[in-house]
Amino acid sequence: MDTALIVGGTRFIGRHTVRELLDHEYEVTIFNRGNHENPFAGNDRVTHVEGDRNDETALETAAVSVDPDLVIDCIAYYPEQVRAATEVFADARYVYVSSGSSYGVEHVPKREGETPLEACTPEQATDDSPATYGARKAEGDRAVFEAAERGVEAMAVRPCIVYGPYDYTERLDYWIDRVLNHDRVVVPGDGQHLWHRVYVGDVASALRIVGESGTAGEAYNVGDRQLLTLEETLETIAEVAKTEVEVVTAGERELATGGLSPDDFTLYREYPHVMSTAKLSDLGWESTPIGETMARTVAEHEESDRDGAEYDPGREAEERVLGVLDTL
Ligand SMILES: NC(=O)C1=CN([C@@H]2O[C@H](COP(=O)(O)OP(=O)(O)OC[C@H]3O[C@@H](n4cnc5c(N)ncnc54)[C@H](OP(=O)(O)O)[C@@H]3O)[C@@H](O)[C@H]2O)C=CC1
Ligand SMILES: C[C@H]1O[C@H](OP(=O)(O)OP(=O)(O)OC[C@H]2O[C@@H](n3cnc4c(=O)[nH]c(N)nc43)[C@H](O)[C@@H]2O)[C@@H](O)[C@@H](O)C1=O
Repeated sequence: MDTALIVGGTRFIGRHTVRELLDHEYEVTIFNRGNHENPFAGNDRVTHVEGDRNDETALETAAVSVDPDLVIDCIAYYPEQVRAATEVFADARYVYVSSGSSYGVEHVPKREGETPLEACTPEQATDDSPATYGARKAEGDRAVFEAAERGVEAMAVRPCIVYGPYDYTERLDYWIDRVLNHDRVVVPGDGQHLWHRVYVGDVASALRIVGESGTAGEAYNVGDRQLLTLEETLETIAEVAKTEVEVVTAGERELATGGLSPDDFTLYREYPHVMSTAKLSDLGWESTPIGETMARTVAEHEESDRDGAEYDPGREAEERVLGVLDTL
């Protein structure tokens, strides 16, 4: 049986990746600080090693004691972390969880090896603000490419917006909550905007497949095969929840009547963000049908206490907009 070590593993992407690896007969070790509940406590095929990934000695101790065949690094936000991990785990196959944010140019679609990545200055590489997130993730990609040149079997996977059970970002939860609790829901713009998303289970399978058969020094995008516009997203949520929703689109001027702007809404992006997944598909990866992923996501949302309230632009403001639109 192969052994896999996951840096992270208890929250969302890592949690689903542990499940994916267990389903494919791996012996799994999760390496984290122990600040979050371990959903695999009691599972004798999952070992927990406590440590901070910024403590290189702790990472080295884990590398020696586990001697993993495969390492999946879920929690690298700084290029230095990727450099350290590719040295410590130089004998393993190593997969870095990168991001679609690595891309620095708005091509449609964004393609690996073709669409330019964000640049990253030394100052940005150690900056801790969200503004440099994409630059830091891109520099992590370059650390993977450099490690591969030294002979390390290192790869990167770039997910777009990830959704599904246990999504602590709660972005899709906001829209699910709106559809489940209101008959009429305001969507910014004309409802046709595209921001590529990916089901978390398909990110997990991508990480395993790239770990098993990806080429060292390569990056692989991962995204749902079928993209939904924001309007279609709400309609699909309603369909799987067996309810009805009236999607009311509101442009900038209409939103302004409620003191709102399009950017007040989560998962709205004016320019399309689409990633090609052809390279990953060539490795045999497949995307789960959207009806199934949304049904699983909505079912788990209903069991959870997540409501995406932090993204709520205010129902009162939304109702003012609906009122104004009714008079037109
Ligand atoms: N959500 C999205 O839409 C997207 C996410 N990504 C990437 O996905 C990754 C996040 O995945 P996520 O779902 O959080 O993964 P996990 O499910 O692995 O959860 C995060 C894990 O990391 C552990 N952790 C956090 N800090 C440290 C540390 N310093 N040392 C050791 N362990 C640590 C946490 O446990 P503990 O706190 O106990 O240590 C937890 O187990 C990031 O790399 C992000 O860039 C990329 C594109 C899209
Ligand atoms: C525009 C852009 O948008 C998307 O990019 P993404 O990767 O999903 O970015 P995100 O904001 O979702 O970050 C992912 C997680 O990561 C945490 N997070 C970030 N920065 C640090 C950070 O520095 N430290 C910690 N601890 N957490 C952080 C952050 O809180 C969140 O939980 C893709 O569509 C993508 O394709 C795209 O193009």
